[in-house]
Amino acid sequence: MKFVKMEGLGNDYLFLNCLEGEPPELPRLAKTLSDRHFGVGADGLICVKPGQAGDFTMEMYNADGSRGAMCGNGIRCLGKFVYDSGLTRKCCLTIQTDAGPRGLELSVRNGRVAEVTVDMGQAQIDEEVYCQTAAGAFWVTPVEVGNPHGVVFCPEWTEEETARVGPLLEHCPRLGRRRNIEFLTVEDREHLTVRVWERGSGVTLACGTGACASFAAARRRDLCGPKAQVHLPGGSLRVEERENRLFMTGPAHTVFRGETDFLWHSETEN
Ligand SMILES: N[C@H](CCC[C@H](N)C(=O)O)C(=O)O
Repeated sequence: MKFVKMEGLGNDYLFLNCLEGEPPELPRLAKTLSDRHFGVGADGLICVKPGQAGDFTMEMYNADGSRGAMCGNGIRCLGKFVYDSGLTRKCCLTIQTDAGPRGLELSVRNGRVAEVTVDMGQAQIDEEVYCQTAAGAFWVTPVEVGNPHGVVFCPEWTEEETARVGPLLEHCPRLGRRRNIEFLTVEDREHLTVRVWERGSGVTLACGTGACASFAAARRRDLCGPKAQVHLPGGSLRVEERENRLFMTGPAHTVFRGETDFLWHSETEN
């Protein structure tokens, strides 16, 4: 089975061309191949399928095999995947996701996609929730950008704290459902710094939907302007609000093309 390893700001995914069929047990395949020791290693798996209501369909799985409704870094990589592999020559695409259609604008340089702008739609922001955890109490702003997020405003935040507090807030019953958790430091009106604990993948170097959720939460408090750079450990994204819709722009890279003759181990082996 052929795959393409791609990444957006170090948030890395395995891409399968499923335009003419798909392997069985995708959740289990995602979990197995995402493992960084026993598999290829990735934050998850993305299947490119034919578009019913759009040019293509994105079916995304986190590293634990759970389904993700939308993936900001992943959809930018999908735009690059389909253009660079000649599956389309269009630079404006509509991609069907579990969260609905998303518009992509591809920036092409030397015949390859260098950068992608995604119409992320409108963010839904709810009232802050007070979450008490074993690591302390936090005010969390629930934000929906096609998938669920919880944004925590903090003066500064470390990777260690992300790994310690993120899973506790992910499962905080007061947040209603498992959420991706962002720890947001507002540097100024044009610069946000974000660390992410991703539902289903853990600490990642970047999260496109999380960057947009953080931007939306900062906008709601008028802590940033209509355009901002969101700085994540893996790099920066540009997020802009136009007519109440969010637009995210950032890079996408192809790391390598591979093939796996992965056969299911018998249940007795693991
Ligand atoms: N873990 C997320 C999906 C991936 C989101 C992230 N990688 C992005 O770039 O938006 C979820 O289960 O909702």
